[in-house]
Amino acid sequence: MGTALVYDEEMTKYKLLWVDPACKIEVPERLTVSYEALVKNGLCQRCVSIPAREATEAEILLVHSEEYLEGVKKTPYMTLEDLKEFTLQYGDVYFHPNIYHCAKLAVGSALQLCDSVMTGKVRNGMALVRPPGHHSMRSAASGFCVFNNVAIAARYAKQKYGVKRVLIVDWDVHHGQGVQYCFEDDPSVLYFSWHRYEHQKFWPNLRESDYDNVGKEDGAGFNINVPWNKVGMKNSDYLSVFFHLLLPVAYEFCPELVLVCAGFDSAIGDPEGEMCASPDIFAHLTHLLMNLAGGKLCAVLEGGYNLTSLPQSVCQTVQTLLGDPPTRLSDLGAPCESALESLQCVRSAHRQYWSCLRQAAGLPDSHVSAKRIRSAGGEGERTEVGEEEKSAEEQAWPEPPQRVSPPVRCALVLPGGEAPPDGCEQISSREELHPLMLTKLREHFQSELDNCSALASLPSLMTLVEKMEKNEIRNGLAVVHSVTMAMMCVLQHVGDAPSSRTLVVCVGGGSVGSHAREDGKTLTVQISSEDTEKPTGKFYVPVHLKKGCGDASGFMQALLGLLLPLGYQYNPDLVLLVQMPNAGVCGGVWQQLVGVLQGFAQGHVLVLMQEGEQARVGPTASTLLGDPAPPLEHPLQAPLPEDVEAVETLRSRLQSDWSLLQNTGESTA
Ligand SMILES: CC(O)(O)NCCCCN
Ligand SMILES: [Zn+2]
Repeated sequence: MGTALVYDEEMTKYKLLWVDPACKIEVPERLTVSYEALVKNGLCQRCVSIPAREATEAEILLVHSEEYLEGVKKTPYMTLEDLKEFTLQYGDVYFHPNIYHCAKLAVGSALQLCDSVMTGKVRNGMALVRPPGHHSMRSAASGFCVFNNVAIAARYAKQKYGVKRVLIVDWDVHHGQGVQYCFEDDPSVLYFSWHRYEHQKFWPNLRESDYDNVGKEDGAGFNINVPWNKVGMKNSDYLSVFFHLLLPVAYEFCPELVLVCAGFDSAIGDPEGEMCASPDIFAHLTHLLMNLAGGKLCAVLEGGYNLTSLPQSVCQTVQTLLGDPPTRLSDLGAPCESALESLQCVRSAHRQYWSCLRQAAGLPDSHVSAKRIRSAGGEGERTEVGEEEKSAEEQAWPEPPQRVSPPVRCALVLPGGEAPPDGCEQISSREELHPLMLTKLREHFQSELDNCSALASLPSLMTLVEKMEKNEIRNGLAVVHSVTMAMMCVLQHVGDAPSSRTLVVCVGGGSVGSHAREDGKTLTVQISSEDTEKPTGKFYVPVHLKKGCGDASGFMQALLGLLLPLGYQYNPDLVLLVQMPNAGVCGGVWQQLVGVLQGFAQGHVLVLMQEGEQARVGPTASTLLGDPAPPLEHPLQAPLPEDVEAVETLRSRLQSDWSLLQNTGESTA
């Protein structure tokens, strides 16, 4: 299934007709440069083009009041003076004779996108619209927004398709208060927003945008606000919030549809956000959401005012929706202190609502107020004297790297005679194993080697690895006689390259061999029910789950809160995913793992399975081919206290080496 693109140039045909410094950044070129970039990069042509349409009045009334709609309906006939007068009643927004038409098209575009995804015409998609929507309220325009495109889409999906749970992720740098007000008492819509806040000093300066606004009545827990109290947030700040807050809660919520308020003013260079995240971060944010809701994801444009980073960010998002491998993010450092404090505040505010946050450390009140007093200008934090801070527009950043898809997406090595699933290539080579390799194997596997079939698939496996290294193949799956022998072969081969880094994920117990050396060429994370005696080193992380890999919530907690941060910070060239014999991992979680791991190493994931696991070849291959993993069962049970304890113990032991594991401020570390 494909990716939809909804765009109509009619939505470029309104603009600011008078002087208003707050609104001058919201220009028609935002849409044209974004669309042209999609065309230039050959992405538009790969999408399924879906026409925009005007929303009906009934659809607009799903969120807005009649009196508000009646007022907006009059604007096409207003004189310039009337338009100015009408605009004065709202904040940081402007009207134009054609904006009502464009606002109906913006809502209609979001609904067309919704229809295409919900009817299965496409898997996911993006709507490039203006005016944006997330600030507009039931009876008020605000922040360049006239109708709340995404809020209407959520109500529409529930009404027309009976969707029971909708997740709205708002990565725009402003708080979508309009969305919050719409759903704050509604447990069927989980609204997540991060936003520049600076302790209420940043627009829209609302007390209710802070982290303690968790929703009301039945909706308590279903509104998540992450305030950024400083500018300059970077990729690791954004990813930390995904790993330690949004993703665990999103998996527990188990949405049937994901809507994204895709504002790109949270990217570097934007005059509104003044953040420092690179445009390709959106490739990863999109990827990390794509295995939720069976892949049903609708991204609707909100803000984004730098005409260079906006189109780059739009292309990064659409390219991931199309299934292209994300870029590799380098130098991911520790999240900054301010981000950690916000993250900890939000997690503790929500710990009573979400079992995945049960271990969230509470924040001693004294800590917050003391810190707040200090940053509010007590002794203050000395700012660097010297070079003037660069303005957002003066920021420079590298063009996102090309994201090439290898000619073959997935190749398999299967025991003799088996046919590969549709879409996969099969590799079988008759070459002999390299003598040095044989010697090495003899040292470790004397007994198995007597059985000649033990070596059968290894030459083909080495061919597969070589083709991945040459980027002829993106990912692969090998069914072998002995996974530990195969693992040693692969690591021996790739280990010869000088600066290779392989992330080894072992699912299930058993010895992972001596390769788990501390030279940094491999980082091994083993998830099993065994309380292994092997000591935890920086490059060997045994995760012990009491109920083993069959426990979905324990496994997901380890995947999202430990494996993802470790993997992103390690930034491997290859991911080796090994299903150990008798791992007992449940199918749904296994496919989530296979799906999520493709965000690393430009998608170079090699899966090893032992003969006898043939049943899992099909589902694994489909996920390697880019099909979204099926949703986990809802509700996800609470993780066992012992497993929570085990993960937290690992975190506290490893976070000095792997700072992306941090999720609390330094005062309580
Ligand atoms: C859509 C949006 O969130 O980017 N609008 C921002 C309005 C800023 C007004 N000062
Ligand atoms: Zn914004």
